[in-house]
Amino acid sequence: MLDLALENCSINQNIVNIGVKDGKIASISKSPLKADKKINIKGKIILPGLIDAHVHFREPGYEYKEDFRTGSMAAAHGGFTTILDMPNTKPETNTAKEFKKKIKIASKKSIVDFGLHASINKIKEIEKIIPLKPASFKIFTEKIENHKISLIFQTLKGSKIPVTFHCEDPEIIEYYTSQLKDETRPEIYSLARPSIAEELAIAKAITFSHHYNHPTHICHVSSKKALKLIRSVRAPVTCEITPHHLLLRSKDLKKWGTITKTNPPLRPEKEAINFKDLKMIDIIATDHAPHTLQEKENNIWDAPPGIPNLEVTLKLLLTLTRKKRLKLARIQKMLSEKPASIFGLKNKGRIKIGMDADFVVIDPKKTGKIKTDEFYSKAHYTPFEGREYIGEPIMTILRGELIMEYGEISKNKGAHIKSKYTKE
Ligand SMILES: NC(=O)N[C@@H](CC(=O)O)C(=O)O
Ligand SMILES: [Zn+2]
Ligand SMILES: [Zn+2]
Repeated sequence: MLDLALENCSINQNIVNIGVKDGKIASISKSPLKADKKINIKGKIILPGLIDAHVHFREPGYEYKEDFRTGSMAAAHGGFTTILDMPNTKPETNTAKEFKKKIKIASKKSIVDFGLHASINKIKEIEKIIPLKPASFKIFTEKIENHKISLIFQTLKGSKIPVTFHCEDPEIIEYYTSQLKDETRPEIYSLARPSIAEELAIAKAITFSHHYNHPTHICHVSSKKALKLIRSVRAPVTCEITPHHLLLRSKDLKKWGTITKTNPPLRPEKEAINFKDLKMIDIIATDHAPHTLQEKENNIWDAPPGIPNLEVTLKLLLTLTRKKRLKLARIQKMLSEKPASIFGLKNKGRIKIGMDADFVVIDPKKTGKIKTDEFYSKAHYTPFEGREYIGEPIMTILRGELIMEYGEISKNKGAHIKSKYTKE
């Protein structure tokens, strides 16, 4: 007997019933299924559970901003069933000891499945972290010398674990920031970290990827020129865009102030990435980067960069599908299929027999306005506040268990998802 049957699902223009057993997709059939629990999906949209390759749940060390419990509840609320957490915690996730500690914390507190990106301080730690199957090794180009990046790539030879980059050139940022230091208008932040700083750092990342022929992923690409640069070379490079770099512009810094401060910064319309450029981008990732409202309301130079997005991203994208700016199939590809393949999440990202029974059920007609008082995240602010949306995730199902239903979150237990990309 099946544990769960999702009935009347519209998958690739067919109406089918999806059978779930022991957390896996056991059958997809046109005939009725016998199951302990049945959910009728008629009139709704069902997608593979979304995967967010780029979140900051701030634990350990910055739990006052977010933690694995609140961050993962926000993920479930937004239709995400798997997240990949970033290593810029305190202490950083750059040793096998810290990596194991974070697995323990997340295994206790996360209600969605999780993978972890690692960062690197001592090169010799890489060999100890690889067996723990990290989603990637993360490099901030602002903080590391070139020779050290080459040692990281050399050490990763023979492994397919990607290197992910935050690409901004520190010398350019330092110069333009020094020229603008007396400015207080938030919108100058885009000038302090100009697109050329990102392009220059991307050129470096691509060179390493090409030279070592190693899979490399560029985080939060913010400008069209940066994107064209990535696509102009033959190298195993993938990239991501955030909802804010797709939908907001540097003028929103003027309107929303430091709430929209993020690295890399929002770009002016003439430099920014538009919907038609999405075909050049592999995935959408939220870069969910919560801070306290008090921290964010500081001046443009002292407010921390980062925007929380887990609970608004799917609503914003669904609304774009209604406005014919985006196809649902692209959402599925950029938020489920591709993140799973880039980061080696073996049983995730597709509705196919044998895969984890991870789904998001959407009511395409449900309308509303983005309201931060409904957020599970500790960060109750967003530059999308008040924006009207059409289409809302109403159920999130993780390995056959309902973890969100009409905005209510259940206390479920997420599992550590290990990358399949270890030694070849
Ligand atoms: N994106 C941001 O502006 N901030 C991120 C760090 C990062 O992803 O660069 C954060 O951790 O707050
Ligand atoms: Zn970053
Ligand atoms: Zn980030």
